[in-house]
Amino acid sequence: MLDVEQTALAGLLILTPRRFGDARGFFAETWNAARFAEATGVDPAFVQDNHSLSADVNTIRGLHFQAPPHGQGKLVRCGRGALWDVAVDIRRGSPTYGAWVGVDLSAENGRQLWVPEGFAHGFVTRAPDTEIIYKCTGYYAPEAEGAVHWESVGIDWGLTGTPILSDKDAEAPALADLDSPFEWSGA
Ligand SMILES: Cc1cn([C@H]2C[C@H](O)[C@@H](COP(=O)(O)OP(=O)(O)O[C@H]3O[C@H](C)C(=O)[C@H](O)[C@H]3O)O2)c(=O)[nH]c1=O
Repeated sequence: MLDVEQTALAGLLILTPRRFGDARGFFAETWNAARFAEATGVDPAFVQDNHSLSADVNTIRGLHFQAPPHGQGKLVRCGRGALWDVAVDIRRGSPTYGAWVGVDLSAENGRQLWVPEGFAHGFVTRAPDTEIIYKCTGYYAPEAEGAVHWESVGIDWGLTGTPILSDKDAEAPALADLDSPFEWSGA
């Protein structure tokens, strides 16, 4: 019912809920706390759902995080269109600090990315009118927001044109200048 795929970064997981197809289309449980905990060993307490629409291809949102105690674990999926979702390990002391993983999420593939606290998160759209939907374990806390510049991590975003960014993201600090508020737990 819920396929789980490990990634190169400890704790970062790719999930694929089962889809029940029939002549009408499909049905899928996109969140089930008991199944998630059983399949991953993680039991996140989500408090906020987010939903954004990006009209154009090559729109980049990120790389963002919220500092503790307002850190957010995120369960991310694509409700319409397609995107390439990226998470960067910013846990000080982590053996994979600064490393990143990118995953294709689309309305068609139904895949999800579990991004624990301690990662900067962002995405680039691969289709027009792409909608991202994600559950968060922490409330929005603008005073705790942090960002890493999208070009400072060595990520190949696969852009097919000029990226579309917010001013905030265009002016984000480089990873090399980040004093990360996250500490690796050793797990
Ligand atoms: C994140 C957030 C934003 N807002 C308001 C604040 C702004 O007036 C407006 C747009 O916010 P922002 O430009 O930060 O939206 P994104 O660039 O999509 O930010 C998100 O992008 C990446 C992909 C993330 O993982 C984060 O969840 C989040 O940082 O929504 C809220 O009211 N609540 C919220 O939780």
